[in-house]
Amino acid sequence: MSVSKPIRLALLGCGTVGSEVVRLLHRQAEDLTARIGAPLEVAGIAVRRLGRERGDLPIDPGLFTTDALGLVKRDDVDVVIEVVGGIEPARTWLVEALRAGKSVVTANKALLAEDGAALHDAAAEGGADLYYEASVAGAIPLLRPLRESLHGDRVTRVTGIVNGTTNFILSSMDATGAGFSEALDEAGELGYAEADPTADVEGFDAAAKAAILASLAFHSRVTAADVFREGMTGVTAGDMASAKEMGCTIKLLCIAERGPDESGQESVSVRVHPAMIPRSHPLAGVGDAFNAVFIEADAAGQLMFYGRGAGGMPTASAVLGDIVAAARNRLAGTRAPSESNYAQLPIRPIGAAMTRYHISLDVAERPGVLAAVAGVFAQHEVSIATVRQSGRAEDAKLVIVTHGAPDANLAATVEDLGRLDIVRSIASVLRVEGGA
Ligand SMILES: NC(=O)c1ccc[n+]([C@@H]2O[C@H](COP(=O)([O-])OP(=O)(O)OC[C@H]3O[C@@H](n4cnc5c(N)ncnc54)[C@H](O)[C@@H]3O)[C@@H](O)[C@H]2O)c1
Ligand SMILES: N[C@@H](CCO)C(=O)O
Ligand code: NA
Repeated sequence: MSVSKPIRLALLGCGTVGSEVVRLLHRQAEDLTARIGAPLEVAGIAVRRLGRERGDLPIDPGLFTTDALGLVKRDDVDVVIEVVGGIEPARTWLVEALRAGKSVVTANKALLAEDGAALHDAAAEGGADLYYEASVAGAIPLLRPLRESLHGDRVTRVTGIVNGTTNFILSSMDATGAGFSEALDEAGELGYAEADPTADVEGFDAAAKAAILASLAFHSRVTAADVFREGMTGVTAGDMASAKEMGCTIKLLCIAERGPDESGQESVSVRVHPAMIPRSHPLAGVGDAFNAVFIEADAAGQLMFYGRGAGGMPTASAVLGDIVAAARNRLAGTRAPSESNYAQLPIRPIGAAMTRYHISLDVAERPGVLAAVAGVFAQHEVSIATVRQSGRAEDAKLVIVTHGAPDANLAATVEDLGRLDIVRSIASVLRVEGGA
């Protein structure tokens, strides 16, 4: 076997993911050399603070530096791996690297969703590789299939669970009735949560991933700002109990679809929100911090991707795969496929998305209540699928599940229901997916 000179790596960040990248590089060194045809060599590791105890890492401590930009600019660096996160200074480092023709591997979904254009443009300018498999659904090979394998097909819908932390919390709430904050603390300890877990529970992380998936699936630039986002902090134990009564559970879903809008114009709708799904739905069985993504395409039909979407080691697996790809390309003098954004489809607002609602109302129990409530649905052209009444007098409750309707009509229905004097309170409103 002939082995070329080493491919030199700059690692930016040595936290949950970064430290596992170091361990994997060490553990797999021989196999990686054989697979690539050249050894991988760490040129430096940028950290926020020197002197932190990192004795357990199999790496020369002299490689640590606090000067990330200086490391990126070094002539002896071929591949820059960014596992710090956030918009700045990560964007400055990566644009600098790409413009200089260095390959970039990043797990930074926040940056890709906020300003992926800056990175893709810099990659095109520098003729450099930009890989980001770890940014969506951790270890699951998902972006490469979208970026390469499915390029001969027409993808119409991507649906999935793409945030491990919130899936861990919702699965715990469903299985054991665990409290929200208790489950969130555990997700943090297991290395699933973002540095600021608000990004997870408020749906920002899933929305960033939805934007990346939609961009790749529909050959259009979709940013985080284009994604309708609703987090899961409002999901209560009562909602979960209500879902269980109906043979359902609640998941935080990401849904990206393409299709004609009201005027027939092909457009894209991307949303992230909690939804009730039947227990028979394949996504209902996705527990713990696992992720799962369905892709529907004209010729391929339905594809499902499942695996560990969060955690240091699974994420490092995706980072390593990208490093190998970038290193091979450098040796072969070639590049990965660049961004494909020719379609430039307009974004359809949430109001135009067809959704279904599960609405739970506390009502006064007297004659005419059902007729008054049904009247509001009819007024907004929303068809009711099922109605259940429980309790009596002060405890009377109506649970209504609708058929599909434009989300704007459903939202207006809820608003008008709140104005009825026989409705004492709207106990919960959840979207429903998958035929519940
Ligand atoms: N943890 C996961 O499961 C997971 C999965 C997929 C993607 N990601 C993404 O990977 C990236 C890293 O996530 P993480 O979980 O390892 O986070 P982390 O907070 O554990 O690690 C980030 C590290 O970057 C360091 N850092 C901050 N500013 C720096 C600077 N200026 N220079 C050098 N180092 C600096 C921090 O000290 C920290 O050690 C993020 O973009 C995250 O969204 C994480
Ligand atoms: N915080 C993210 C990490 C993986 O991207 C999650 O929980 O899914
Ligand atoms: Na992935």
